[in-house]
Parts: sequence; structure tokens; C-alpha cells
Amino acid sequence: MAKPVQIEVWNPNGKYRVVSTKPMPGTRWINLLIEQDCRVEICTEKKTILSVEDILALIGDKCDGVIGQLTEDWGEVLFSALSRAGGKAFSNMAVGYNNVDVNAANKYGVAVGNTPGVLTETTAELAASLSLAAARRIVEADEFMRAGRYDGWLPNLFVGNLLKGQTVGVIGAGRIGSAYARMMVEGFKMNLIYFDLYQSTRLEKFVTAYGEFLKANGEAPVTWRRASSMDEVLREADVISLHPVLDKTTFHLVNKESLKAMKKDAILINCSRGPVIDEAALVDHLRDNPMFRVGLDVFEDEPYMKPGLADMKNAIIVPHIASASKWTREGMATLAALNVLGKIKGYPVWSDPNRVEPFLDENVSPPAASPSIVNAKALGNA
Ligand SMILES: NC(=O)C1=CN([C@@H]2O[C@H](COP(=O)(O)OP(=O)(O)OC[C@H]3O[C@@H](n4cnc5c(N)ncnc54)[C@H](O)[C@@H]3O)[C@@H](O)[C@H]2O)C=CC1
Ligand SMILES: O=C(O)C(=O)CO
Repeated sequence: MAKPVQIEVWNPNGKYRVVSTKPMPGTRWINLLIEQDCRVEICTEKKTILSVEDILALIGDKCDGVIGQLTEDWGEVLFSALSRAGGKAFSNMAVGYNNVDVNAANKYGVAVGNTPGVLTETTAELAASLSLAAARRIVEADEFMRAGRYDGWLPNLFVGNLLKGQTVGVIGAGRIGSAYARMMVEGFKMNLIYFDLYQSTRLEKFVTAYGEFLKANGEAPVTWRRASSMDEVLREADVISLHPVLDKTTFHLVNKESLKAMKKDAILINCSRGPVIDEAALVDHLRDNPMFRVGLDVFEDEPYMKPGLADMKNAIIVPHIASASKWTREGMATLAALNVLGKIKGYPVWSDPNRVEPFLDENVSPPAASPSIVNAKALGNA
């Protein structure tokens, strides 16, 4: 028997029962659901990560849809329970959905939503922040000041790397990888090398045009190159940022061998998913190469870190906050709620998950569609 969990209820007489496994930022998402006759139940349990049993208890006997989090294990057990309870839709409040077994969802006819686009710039900005913080040793310097160790300017104090004219490498030049590349190229006049399974024509055009602009103004132009292998990026780039999806092809993409291929004083940033890096190998590499620096937002066994990582002065570590701006988090909540609502109401799936702006304008009603359903094709409603 699943144990009861604490909830907060909005619009108790609503016809459709929608459960959110966590309180989410803003109220627009709640209002949009209530306006369409949903009873909204929000889990207010104090524990951060809900177990499958907790979520089973939330789903109960009748549930039309669930908004869940990337920390939860959405597989066979939960999708079968949701389907038994009459549920049509689940949405992650995240763009990444490696915590979701989409095949299991397909088996039970449950739509799986995610929240692309609204977090692109916010996530890229955190990757850029970590790049700068690592290049200029900001966290080490901050700790030094707070410890009362500053006793005057010195020529060698916290000397770091100049980004201008160096090469930024992007692995996974999708929405976020491309946004990050543009920030680093335009903001710091870095040259770009990228690796992705697909060509990023828009990104290439952007760098070409910016290079021409610089040249016309008498400055050295920036350049771009699409690498034919990830190794090329690792060997050549001074700053490397990881932005692929997490799947079988990207698990431990950065491992002992690939770390060795990188420059001794390179900077590695990860705002994608922890398991893209073999974290134990990274700790060894950081220990053996004090000039090598890393900025991590995500960890292999979140919320834990591999032994030794927290002691590394050449690592900057933050707790999975890359999408944590107010506008973005409220927007993610809205998109997740509208994914679920759209399926409940029988709306079509939005035609382009890369263009979700119409759902985010608070001054107008959102389109009658689910913004992003990743298994729409498999369920026959693309
Ligand atoms: N740290 C955080 O808070 C956040 C993390 N993320 C992570 O970032 C990921 C990317 O998000 P978006 O840019 O919106 O997705 P996207 O789908 O636009 O981009 C992913 C890119 O990775 C590429 N890719 C896939 N396999 C690859 C491989 N083996 N080698 C090289 N490239 C490969 C794809 O072709 C695609 O261009 C998400 O799946 C999520 O896991 C996203 C938002 C916030
Ligand atoms: O959206 C995602 O995939 C995250 O990791 C959180 O924003």
C-alpha cells in the first residue's frame, strides 16, 4: 500500500485531476489549469527527491495528468499506474528527459512533455558564467578574500586565462550549445570549433557575419569550424562546453582518454547531464593537472559528488542551477502544465517545439496546443 503524501489543493471541484509532484514557481501555470476546469494538487512533502512509491500515492485511483521533475524515475511502474488511473499525459518540468522511459510511456499510451526553448538562454548564461569564473579563478579569489588572506596587490596573484582570441569548443551545438557559442564568440571574440551529429548552419552563419563585421572595423575576424570528431574539439579548444542530450551515445563521452587529449590548461564546462563525464576520471585529472579547470552544474550521481571533487581548488561546482532564472522557471512550469492540459483537452501538438514564445506571453491566452510532446509521433498525434 502506497503511503499518503502531503498535498495542497487548488480548485477542489475541478473536473480533471492534475498532480504536480513539486511546488513550481509562479501562479500562471496553476491559473491556466484552473481556468480549464482542473483540480490541481501540489505535493508539498519536504523531501527533495520523491520515490516511485511516493508518486504512486500521488497518482492514486483517478488522475488525468502529472507534472513531474527530472529527479524522478518515470518508468514502467509509474506509467502503468498513471494509465490505470485514466491519465493521458506526463510532463517533465525540464527539457532533458533522460529520467523518463519513453518506450514505457508509449506502451501505456501516455504522452510525455518537456520544456524546450524557454531555458536556452538562461542555461547558456550559466555555462558562460562558469567559463568566466574558471578562466579568472573567481571562486578561489573570493574564498581567499573571505579568509582574510589578501595583504596587497601582487603581479602573480590569481593569474588566469584571457579568453579573447582563444578557441571555444562546443560539444552538442543544439539550442543551448549554439546560444552559448554565440555568447562566447560575440562577447569575448573567441573562435569556434564545434562537434554535433548535425550541422548548425544558423550558428555558422552568425559567426561568419560577426567575423565580417569585425574585419570591416579593422579587428581580427572570429572564425568557426565544424569538427569531424569530438577529439578534434578536445585537442584544439581552450574552453570546452558540453551541451548534448544524455543517451547511450553520450554516456562518459568525456573519460580518462578524452581528458588526456585536452590541453593541460584547458577549461571544461558541463551544464548538460552529469553522466556525460566520467566524474571519477575527472577528479584524478584535476588532481594531476592543477592548471586544468572545470565548471560543473551537474554530477554523475546527483545529488552526490564523486570522492575528492569537493576538495579540488580547480573545480567550480554549483547545484544544477543552470535554468534557475525566475522568468525561465516560471515559463518551464507554464509549458509543463500546458503540455498536460493540451492532452487532457484533446488539443493538437504545437508544430515547432523550438518556437514556444506564444505560450509564454502572460498578456494573452496561450494557443490551444501542447507545446512539446516528445512521443507525439509514436502515439500517432504528431
Ligand atoms: N543543467 C541544466 O540545468 C540544464 C541541462 N540541460 C541539458 O541540456 C541538454 C541539451 O538541451 P537543448 O540544447 O535544449 O537540446 P537540443 O536537442 O537542442 O541539443 C542537443 C544537441 O546534442 C546533439 N547530440 C546528440 N548526441 C550527440 C553526440 N553523441 N555527440 C554530439 N552531439 C550530440 C544533438 O544533435 C543536438 O544538437 C538537455 O537534454 C538537458 O539534458 C538543459 C537545460 C538545463
Ligand atoms: O531542463 C533541464 O533539462 C534541466 O536540467 C533543468 O532545467
